[in-house]
Amino acid sequence: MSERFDLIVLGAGSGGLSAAQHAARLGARVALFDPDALGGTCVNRGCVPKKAMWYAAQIADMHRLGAEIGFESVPMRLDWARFRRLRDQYIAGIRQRYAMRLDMAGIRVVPESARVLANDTVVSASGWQASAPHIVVATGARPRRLEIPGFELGMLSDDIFELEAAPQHLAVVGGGYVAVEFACVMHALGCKVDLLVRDRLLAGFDHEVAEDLAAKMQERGIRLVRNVQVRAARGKPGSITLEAGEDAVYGLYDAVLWAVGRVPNSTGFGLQELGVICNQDGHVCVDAFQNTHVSGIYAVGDVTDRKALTPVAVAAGRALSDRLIGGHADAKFDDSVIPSVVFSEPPMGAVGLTEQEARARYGDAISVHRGRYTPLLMMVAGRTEQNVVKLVCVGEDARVVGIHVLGAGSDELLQGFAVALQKGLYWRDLKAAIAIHPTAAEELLLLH
Ligand SMILES: Cc1cc2nc3c(=O)[nH]c(=O)nc-3n(C[C@H](O)[C@H](O)[C@H](O)COP(=O)(O)OP(=O)(O)OC[C@H]3O[C@@H](n4cnc5c(N)ncnc54)[C@H](O)[C@@H]3O)c2cc1C
Ligand SMILES: NC(=O)c1ccc[n+]([C@@H]2O[C@H](COP(=O)([O-])OP(=O)(O)OC[C@H]3O[C@@H](n4cnc5c(N)ncnc54)[C@H](O)[C@@H]3O)[C@@H](O)[C@H]2O)c1
Repeated sequence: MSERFDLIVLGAGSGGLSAAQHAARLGARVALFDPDALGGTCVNRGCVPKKAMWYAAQIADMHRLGAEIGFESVPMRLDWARFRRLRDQYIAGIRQRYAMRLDMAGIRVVPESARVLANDTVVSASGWQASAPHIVVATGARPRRLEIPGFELGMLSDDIFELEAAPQHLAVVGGGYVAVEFACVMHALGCKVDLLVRDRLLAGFDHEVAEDLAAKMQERGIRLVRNVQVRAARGKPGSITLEAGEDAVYGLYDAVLWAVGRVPNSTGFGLQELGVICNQDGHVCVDAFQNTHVSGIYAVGDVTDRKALTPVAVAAGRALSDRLIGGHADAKFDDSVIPSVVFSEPPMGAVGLTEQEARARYGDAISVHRGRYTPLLMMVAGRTEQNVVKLVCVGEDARVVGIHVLGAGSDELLQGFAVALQKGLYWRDLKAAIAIHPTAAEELLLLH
């Protein structure tokens, strides 16, 4: 016998929580399965602890700048254990609030993994069965492991949050979001960092702006090594070398972070047996409405091939519940404009098309407007470091199709511009707007 619900959700991360809570708000009886901590990757092993570390890194950097503009200070050392305790307390609080809200919403939380038996039935690890007309798969992704000797000597992004102290010399392998963010954060917190990149750094971003970020990271002291295919790690924990190519050896490192992408959690719990189709990377294939190939089974978040970002998972979960429970037959979320920020040092943000994408799509009809400026505080400190703003426009009337920003403040300033771009923004609108002075954001209004 199985207990009946209106909606069953596998995974209590960003996407699963969003689908479950919205469905409950709309009156559905919901069962939510997850063997791990509420909040999934973002809260426990992703955005939240990472952002806390990024703030610590910002403070360390500001402290160095403070000394340059006249603050009398002694070198400031982070009490890593205290910081970690405060960060983890904050995260425990988020989990507690989630538990309370789920309870108040009447959602049945089952702290076990689930296996899908049929398109309306799941069973928990301990054998409890639940059924519903709709099953939402929101099982996320995990860090990719490489089949190379000595891989186990290094850490994955999940492990970096468990560090008891900053390593002295860290190698980061990879060139995506996770690699760049941790290379910058750990460097600002006092580690010597080598970043070993196989392909292009931040390949999905505007090439010119990503190269500017690469230059800034190197100016700050991160050693960036390109075209490296690591084929083995040797040594023992705390004393590791990396072998690459024919005969190159890098190290000695006391820690290595593998940041070589993520793998969707789509196998081992019954999906393939029912006919759910995945692409060659293992992502569950869904249409614009999050339908899989099997009726009654849907997928949202990192387990699909949509952009692996928390707000995307949240928007997909909410739209799906609007459709399945709220009765809005055509509810889907608009993924045409997705802003994102790399929490590097300095941060880099983008919304819309890169110059390369716009050129491929619109050819010579595009125009590019870029500006470089030294922020006021840097000028006062006598630094020459420049921030970058870049607009990619299309057509005679210069409709803005891409905005790219690099420099302090980029993380916060982009959101409003992203809304404007989504609604339809022209370069003339920016030129006609009254700036807020002196800010980093005004630089986007002052481009010639
Ligand atoms: C280091 C790092 C930093 C990041 N920083 C950012 C950021 O700054 N901004 C941003 O937007 N995004 C960021 N992301 C990406 C973001 O965390 C993910 O896009 C988001 O968490 C995806 O949510 P999800 O619900 O799809 O999956 P997850 O949050 O991964 O949740 C999936 C859940 O499913 C559970 N599960 C798995 N299998 C089963 C099963 N069979 N039965 C039941 N439950 C199961 C898992 O235990 C897990 O809790 C970051 C990611 C990482 C790794
Ligand atoms: N600030 C944010 O919003 C944020 C932060 C972290 C992660 N994320 C999300 O999580 C996703 C995953 O991030 P990620 O950095 O793990 O993946 P990614 O896909 O961004 O980057 C993976 C990197 O690993 C490299 N790589 C892959 N296989 C390799 C190999 N065998 N050897 C050497 N290098 C290899 C790739 O060339 C790439 O540079 C991101 O795409 C992003 O959507 C977002």
